[in-house]
Amino acid sequence: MRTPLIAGNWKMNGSAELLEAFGRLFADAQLPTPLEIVLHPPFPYLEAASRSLASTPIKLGAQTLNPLHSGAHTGEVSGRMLKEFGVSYVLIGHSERRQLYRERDEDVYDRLLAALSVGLQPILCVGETLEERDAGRTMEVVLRQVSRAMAPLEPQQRTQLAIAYEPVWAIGTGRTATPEQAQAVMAGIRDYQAGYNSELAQQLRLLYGGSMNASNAAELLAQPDIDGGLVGGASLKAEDFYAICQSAG
Ligand SMILES: O=C[C@H](O)COP(=O)(O)O
Repeated sequence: MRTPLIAGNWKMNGSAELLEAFGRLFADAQLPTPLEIVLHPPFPYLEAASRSLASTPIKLGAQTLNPLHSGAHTGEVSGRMLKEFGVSYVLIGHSERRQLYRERDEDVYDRLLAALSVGLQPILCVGETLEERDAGRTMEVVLRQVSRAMAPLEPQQRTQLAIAYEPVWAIGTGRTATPEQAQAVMAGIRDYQAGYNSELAQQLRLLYGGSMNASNAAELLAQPDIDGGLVGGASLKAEDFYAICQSAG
């Protein structure tokens, strides 16, 4: 039995006021069990989030990290610092990091190792562009991203992470993958993992991301290989995110 995981990624959005709204709404939440919920606000909000969300079941997540522990890297934040501020999860290899900030597969792997080395739980993000899907290359691209990031990991390390499948064409576009499209890719990722170790493959949590909202979450989450969601736009309204969490029961 895999515990569902719903993660909200605020990207470069949000406010202290929104954090307080989450704190109020989720403090009295009647949520399905088992369920893990994580919120990934921008770095400056993490400390305020740890206060605002203290009475809620929501855990703290970061959106990226630098692979080094410390040093002369102006503007960067290390995993060790995140851990010190009570962060549990970190997104690695989000398509916006890959596309806008030129993170390559090897950078993704370095970040994955850095997160694991300080006890952060990584959510590895993978997904194909529309061009790649139209060319019939979806599984090739997704499995390349998964294998380059994970192949060098020890079996024990593989149990520490979740994978978010986010078709790039569905992110922020309002165009969601159909449950069948998402399920097909998730099943492919799980089969690929089973090639290493079938028991670990069954434990691996796979999240869907890409225009998930309160209306489509239940159908996506009902798919056998979809264990949760990575939610962008719909995590910017506490009520919408709450409704998605309710769908994970
Ligand atoms: O990290 C979240 C994903 O990029 C999905 O974003 P979205 O729900 O706004 O499409």
